[in-house]
Amino acid sequence: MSKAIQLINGQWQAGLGHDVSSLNPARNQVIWQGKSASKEQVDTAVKSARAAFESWAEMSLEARIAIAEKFAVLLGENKENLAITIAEETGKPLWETRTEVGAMMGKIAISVKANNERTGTVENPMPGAKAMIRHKPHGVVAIFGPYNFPGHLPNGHIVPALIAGNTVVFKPSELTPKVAEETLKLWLQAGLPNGVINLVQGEVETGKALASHPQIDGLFFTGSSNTGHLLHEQFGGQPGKILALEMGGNNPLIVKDISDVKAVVHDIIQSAFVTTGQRCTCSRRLFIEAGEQGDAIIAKLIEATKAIKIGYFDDEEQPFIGSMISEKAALSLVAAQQQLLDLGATSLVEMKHLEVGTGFISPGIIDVTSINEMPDDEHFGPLLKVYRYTDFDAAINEANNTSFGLSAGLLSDSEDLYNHFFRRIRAGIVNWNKPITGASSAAPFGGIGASGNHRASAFYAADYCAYPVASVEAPKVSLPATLSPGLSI
Ligand SMILES: NC(=O)C1=CN([C@@H]2O[C@H](COP(=O)(O)OP(=O)(O)OC[C@H]3O[C@@H](n4cnc5c(N)ncnc54)[C@H](O)[C@@H]3O)[C@@H](O)[C@H]2O)C=CC1
Ligand SMILES: O=C(O)CCC(=O)N[C@@H](CCC(=O)O)C(=O)O
Repeated sequence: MSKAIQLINGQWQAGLGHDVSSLNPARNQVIWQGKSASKEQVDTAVKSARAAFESWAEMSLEARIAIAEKFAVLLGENKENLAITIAEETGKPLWETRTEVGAMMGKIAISVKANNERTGTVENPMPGAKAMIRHKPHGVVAIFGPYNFPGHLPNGHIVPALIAGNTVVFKPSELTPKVAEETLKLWLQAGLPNGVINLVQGEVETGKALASHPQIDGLFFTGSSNTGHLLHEQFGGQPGKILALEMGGNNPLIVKDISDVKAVVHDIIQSAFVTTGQRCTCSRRLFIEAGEQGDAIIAKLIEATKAIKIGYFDDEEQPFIGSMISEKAALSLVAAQQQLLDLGATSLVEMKHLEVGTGFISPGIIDVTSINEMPDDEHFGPLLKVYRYTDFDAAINEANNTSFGLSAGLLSDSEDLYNHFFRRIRAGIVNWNKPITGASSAAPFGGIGASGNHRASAFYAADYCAYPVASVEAPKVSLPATLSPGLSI
């Protein structure tokens, strides 16, 4: 009997599709397996969410929040277990996955605040009536998550969606199913009624069955730009459905006129290599001025990059980074490095796949200044492309020369330069003298261009979880003091 890995209408059941499994990518060990959800099971999950919708939406906001708050308490009680599961399944070190569970816990209070501030109830008096603004949930929403933050990022859609009164069918990344299973067990323990959240596990075909289901009212997606574009095409001609896309980036970081080389190198490393480069906000392109100061920054960056500690998630002396999500991902990064070398780039620190059968890879830095036709690809791993520039405006133009627009940053002691940079750069997250990773849940989070579809998440997730309803309301029907011309009643 296959393991019960699908959650449909509050019941754990075995999948009726094909075999699926999850690997610990650092030790190449299977840590979870079962069978994917069949198309029929996806259909039943959507119908269960539909059946649960009315009573969930009609429950008071306070009652829904109480369940979310109980979930936050349970996350706290199970913090270490969940942090270990995330670390095992992704390869990320424990120091980081503990932070991820912390962010999941913090999401509840922030989502309650956002729900109130952005989609709350407003009453405006008017003669003989009142003008009301309220918000209603969409209905059944499909939620798709990526593997890099398998707890925090789906949670960033799930928590606001549930608080707003939607019911959910969640399709996690096929690379991180175990984290999803453990998280949903906590939601059930928190008292979520049957059918309010459903989990369908599987690969692309499970995703397609869910995304194309006629009875979903919306889809909230965090993942790659390619998949996001496919979903956008698929949703074409359905203006009645809400689609929120959080996608990748090809994020620039420019350095100019700084006094503290070590601090600059710290912020570059934190921007480019944290999570083994697997954050959508990671800096992929680094602009360093030609000349002595730039040379000194590059020299220190090379030295510090070579010294980065890489290791297992549970090493007693914690590494800065762990394995990538899979050997396949690591090999694709090495291939991308080779492609750039073939185009004429120069390696400054060679990125190397460290151990056959695992996702271990060392960070790489590559000077691409001499490449004329640069591919505008997101390299989702620890590969940093360096551009040496002579003119600041030309560097900003090149930074904007991408279809993406997620995050961007300037490291500079000059506020005037920052003001200039801020005006000209095109991105949804723009930082000054801080790493461009590590975005706050208390701010909007989203990008422009190929990075998103103008439905920012994090604090603004409330906006796509509910639709506004404007009402003019009076306690009884009354004749106006003055009738419109031409009327006699
Ligand atoms: N902007 C943001 O907030 C963030 C964006 N990302 C991006 O996510 C990517 C890494 O995550 P991945 O898991 O590789 O993304 P992915 O796009 O491969 O997968 C995301 C989800 O979509 C599903 N899926 C894939 N193809 C599908 C299809 N044709 N139809 C329906 N569902 C499908 C997957 O099974 C998974 O659940 C990177 O590009 C990264 O930049 C990651 C984190 C945050
Ligand atoms: O969604 C939120 O609450 C804030 C966004 C966030 O946590 N971003 C993180 C990770 C996103 C990623 O890069 O995958 C970050 O900016 O580092």
